[in-house]
Amino acid sequence: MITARALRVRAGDRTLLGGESSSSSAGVDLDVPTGAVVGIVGPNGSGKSTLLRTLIRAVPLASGEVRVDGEDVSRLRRRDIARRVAFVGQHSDATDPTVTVADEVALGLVQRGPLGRDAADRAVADALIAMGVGEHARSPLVTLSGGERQRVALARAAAQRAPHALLDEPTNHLDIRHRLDTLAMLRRIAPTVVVVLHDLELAARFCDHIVLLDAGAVVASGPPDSVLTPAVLDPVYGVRTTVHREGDTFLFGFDRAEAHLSPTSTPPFERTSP
Ligand SMILES: Nc1ncnc2c1ncn2[C@@H]1O[C@H](COP(=O)(O)OP(=O)(O)OP(=O)(O)O)[C@@H](O)[C@H]1O
Repeated sequence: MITARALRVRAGDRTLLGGESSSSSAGVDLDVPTGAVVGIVGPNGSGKSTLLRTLIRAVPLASGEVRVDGEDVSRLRRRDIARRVAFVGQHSDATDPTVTVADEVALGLVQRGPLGRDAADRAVADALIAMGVGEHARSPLVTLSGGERQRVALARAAAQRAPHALLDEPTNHLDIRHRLDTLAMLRRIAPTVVVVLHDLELAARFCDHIVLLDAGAVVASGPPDSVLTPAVLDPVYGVRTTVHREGDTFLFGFDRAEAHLSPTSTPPFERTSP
């Protein structure tokens, strides 16, 4: 279980998390129950990555507290945080041509303490196969495509066998089938998952609970059908949303709100410089 209370992050005189308005002055709260998949959604720059990174103390807090299974992360050593929480960020910075895919995934085993050679090899192979990149085990990581590298990063997190995983846009580089496969396998990465997603249909389908951020504040939090509604989404994204539901599947339609308000206005990206 992860709990965050009254989180506030600042950079200079700007509040990145915790909101500027008096209604959000208490900061950001987050509750991630054991066994849940919690999705964090919101527009670009709303603070999703910042929130995720505060949970592993990768971003300094101006105020507030994060606990993982009751332990205050500000009092844990880095190694102890990594034993409890696997983290997959947005960017892969692999540049060393001698590092193979298997080497990369084996880094996830470091947190687990000593394993015998056979057990370590099997753990790496299992994690790669689970993420659908088993055939690349001996390839240099730098030769893989963006989507393949993304799945290797998830395999490394799975190999870590931490009780919690934090995943920042894990479907970013993936084609639609791999998006579906990856999200269906979230619980094989860790029993409890916090995942940043832009795709609201996938968030609705795969998350038990959704947290919607806007300008560094939580504007809605709850089950998908209570958060992913036109009344909640439209003011946050500046669009007109339609939601059609078929069983567990949500289908969204979006239209730019301004287009309805001012049909003759030109979108900014179509304007030409004088
Ligand atoms: N170290 C920093 N110093 C100053 N500003 C920062 C810093 N890190 C993030 N920001 C700003 O904080 C805001 C939130 O950034 P963050 O990356 O959390 O947003 P996000 O919701 O994950 O965005 P995206 O959907 O584009 O990935 C952005 O405006 C960003 O420019």
